[in-house]
Amino acid sequence: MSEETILSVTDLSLELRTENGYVPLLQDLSFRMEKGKVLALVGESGCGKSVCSMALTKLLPKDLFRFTGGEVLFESRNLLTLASKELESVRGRNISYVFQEPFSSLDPLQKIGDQMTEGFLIHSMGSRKEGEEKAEYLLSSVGITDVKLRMNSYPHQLSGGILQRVSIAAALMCDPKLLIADEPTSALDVTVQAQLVELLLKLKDAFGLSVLFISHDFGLVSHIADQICVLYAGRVAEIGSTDSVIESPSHPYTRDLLNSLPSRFTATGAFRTIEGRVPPPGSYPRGCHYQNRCSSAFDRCESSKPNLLIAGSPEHYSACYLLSKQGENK
Ligand SMILES: Nc1ncnc2c1ncn2[C@@H]1O[C@H](COP(=O)(O)OP(=O)(O)OP(=O)(O)O)[C@@H](O)[C@H]1O
Repeated sequence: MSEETILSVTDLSLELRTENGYVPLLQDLSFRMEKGKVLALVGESGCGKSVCSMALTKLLPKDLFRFTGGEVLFESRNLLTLASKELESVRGRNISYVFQEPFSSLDPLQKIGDQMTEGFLIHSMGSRKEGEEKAEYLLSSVGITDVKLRMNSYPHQLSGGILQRVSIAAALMCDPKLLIADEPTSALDVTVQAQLVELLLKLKDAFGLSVLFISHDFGLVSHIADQICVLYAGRVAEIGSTDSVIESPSHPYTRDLLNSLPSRFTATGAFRTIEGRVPPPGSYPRGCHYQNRCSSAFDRCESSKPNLLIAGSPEHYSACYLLSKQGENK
């Protein structure tokens, strides 16, 4: 693991318990995150983005999910095999989360100030007074005014946009190195979304954070991510630098996602949606998971799953047999 790498995920595989037994959900996911950079996990709803993000620190319910392989190296320790005490000290302290719904991560019965200092005290980061001072500092860093008043407020007294700022401030209380933001702006209106994205970028630089940003919105991530990892039905379809993936998408799924962006409406104004739906776990096809929706699929796509192959520029990979077919035709 190089010094510049903060998180390295290799062949992460996970199954979901269903009425018919365990079925694959994540299959052989591999990606690497650089310190101080933003990696975006992109894909339609149901592709496995949230499950992947929660799997990284084993936040998933044990009675529903089981790991079947792979490793998650964070600062050279495999989080999947850490003792639960050690893992708890990583979670919330070194790696923290911001979720889509601020209401779901904040306790409705506890004042904001108390919630913010709780994790700080649990992780023995300092005294209560120091925790309160830090909470006030972070609340003002995320652009909240009347900080003392907000510290004494309950979540229901604040708007969605303010609450998401509070969640971000709370996530920074223990000086995390990695922030996992799961669709942090999608429950908010467009103006507030833009402000929060700007804020996240500022905080990333100010606090030296690495950010795993989860989104189904290619347009949004193209502004903020250094790297993009496109997931499709539990597998990595394509991964590479943002410029490379957006300017030279190699996987048909990435191309279809990009073509369905409103900014790429056709001249007639038609909206090019992708036909069909993401297959749920238990219904993944035997070969490439995208074959049923892919206009370029051929025989081989039905029989086996393509692995990631180099797609042009360095560090740009795509899991599509078209790449090897093109190679053969050269
Ligand atoms: N607790 C659960 N019980 C049953 N199925 C689940 C559970 N959590 C996730 N799944 C299934 O796993 C698949 C991946 O879900 P996940 O939430 O990770 O997708 P996602 O890409 O994050 O989608 P979204 O953008 O809608 O959040 C989906 O088919 C989902 O229905």
